[in-house]
Amino acid sequence: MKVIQTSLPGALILEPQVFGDARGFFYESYNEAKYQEAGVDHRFVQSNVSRSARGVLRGLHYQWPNPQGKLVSVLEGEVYDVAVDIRRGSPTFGQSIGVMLTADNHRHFWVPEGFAHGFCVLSEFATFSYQCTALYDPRADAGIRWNDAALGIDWPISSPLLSDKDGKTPLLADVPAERLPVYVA
Ligand SMILES: Cc1cn([C@H]2C[C@H](O)[C@@H](COP(=O)(O)OP(=O)(O)O[C@H]3O[C@@H](C)C(=O)[C@@H](O)[C@H]3O)O2)c(=O)[nH]c1=O
Repeated sequence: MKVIQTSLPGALILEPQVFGDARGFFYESYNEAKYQEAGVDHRFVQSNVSRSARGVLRGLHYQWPNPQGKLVSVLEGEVYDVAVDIRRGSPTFGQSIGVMLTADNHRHFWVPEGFAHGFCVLSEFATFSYQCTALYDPRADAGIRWNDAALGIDWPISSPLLSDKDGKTPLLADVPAERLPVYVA
């Protein structure tokens, strides 16, 4: 497995070894020992799958309290995936990274606890798979505006299809501090 550090300490891109043969391919989508060695030393308690059409954008989402670290990948299609550090007190607060995740590059992206996360779909459809370190808690479910100018995210689409919820999310600057995750050094 190749481990690629990003500009945001803690957020990682992981490329599994892919074994191809006449039948197709095989790869380990998660291996506890290898992920621990890479620095992702967490227990995953929930797995989710979503499928979306071209132009859909889901995000930017986070949970507070009960933050979720997310190990995300794409099983069908192509997405542009984004993680934003919204941990109050973090040296990289407000900074984001974007990663292309596709069914062909098999990349996994580790989005640490306390980051907001979202993606947009660039293929006809995309099937998105992720494991979480905390259970979904609808009372703690929260979001920030996908196109908040202060975040400077260079989304590859301009007029996405959003959920009603994602059409009403606040700018990061308008979220009261106590409703943002806390940075733990
Ligand atoms: C996220 C989630 C949703 N749901 C339900 C609530 C709702 O009725 C329906 C759809 O929920 P949402 O609109 O929040 O789904 P979605 O917009 O796909 O939310 C997801 O977006 C990506 C970007 C993430 O990072 C995820 O953590 C999650 O927030 O599914 C669950 O039952 N469990 C879950 O873990």
